[in-house]
Amino acid sequence: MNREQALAIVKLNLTDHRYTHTLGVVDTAVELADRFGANREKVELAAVFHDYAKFRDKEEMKRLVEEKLSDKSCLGFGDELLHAPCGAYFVEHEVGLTDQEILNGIRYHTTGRPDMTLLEKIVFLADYIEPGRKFKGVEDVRKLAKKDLDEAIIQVLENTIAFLMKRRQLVFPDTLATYNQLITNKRRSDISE
Ligand SMILES: Nc1ncnc2c1ncn2[C@@H]1O[C@H](COP(=O)(O)OP(=O)(O)O)[C@@H](O)[C@H]1O
Repeated sequence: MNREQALAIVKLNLTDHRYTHTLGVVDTAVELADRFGANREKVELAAVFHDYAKFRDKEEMKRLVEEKLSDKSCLGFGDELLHAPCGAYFVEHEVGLTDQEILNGIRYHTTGRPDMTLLEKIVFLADYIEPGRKFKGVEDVRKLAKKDLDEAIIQVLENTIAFLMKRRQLVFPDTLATYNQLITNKRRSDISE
């Protein structure tokens, strides 16, 4: 499947605003793929489909997680997390993409996870820094993304966790685990330098 075919499918499932966001994520993700040496075609498809399930019925998605997904950990952390794992499922079963690397890029784009692959990191970061994003701190992350992928992701995680905590919202445990892992790796590499 090429970019145009994928975009045509996605467009039918999104609002204009979300579709514009998606185009921003695709451009940003491809740029990051070239910068950090990831597979351009796979990154591009994961970016195109990352929000495929954004507007699906929440109750339908909860049922899907309960009945079909082996990982049920997103239940109980707010409805906003559902679209990522459910999106991966729908993209596999409705669109027919079976590449697990691409599906994992969709699955983990909101929360991150420890041991993210390069593709997963790129989609996660591109979702945060695409040109349509205006939130406080995004410019600092864009600068970090020019040179160090992990540093940029640590900053996204710090911002997101602080944002959620300020509002007394739940923080998905794997997001904290991702932060802890990247900080630990960074300390190790600082010591060995
Ligand atoms: N790691 C997380 N743990 C818990 N909730 C989260 C996490 N990340 C995001 N959320 C919740 O999901 C909402 C939407 O997140 P996201 O899909 O990244 O945003 P957007 O709709 O801007 O693409 C956030 O506003 C927040 O309420």
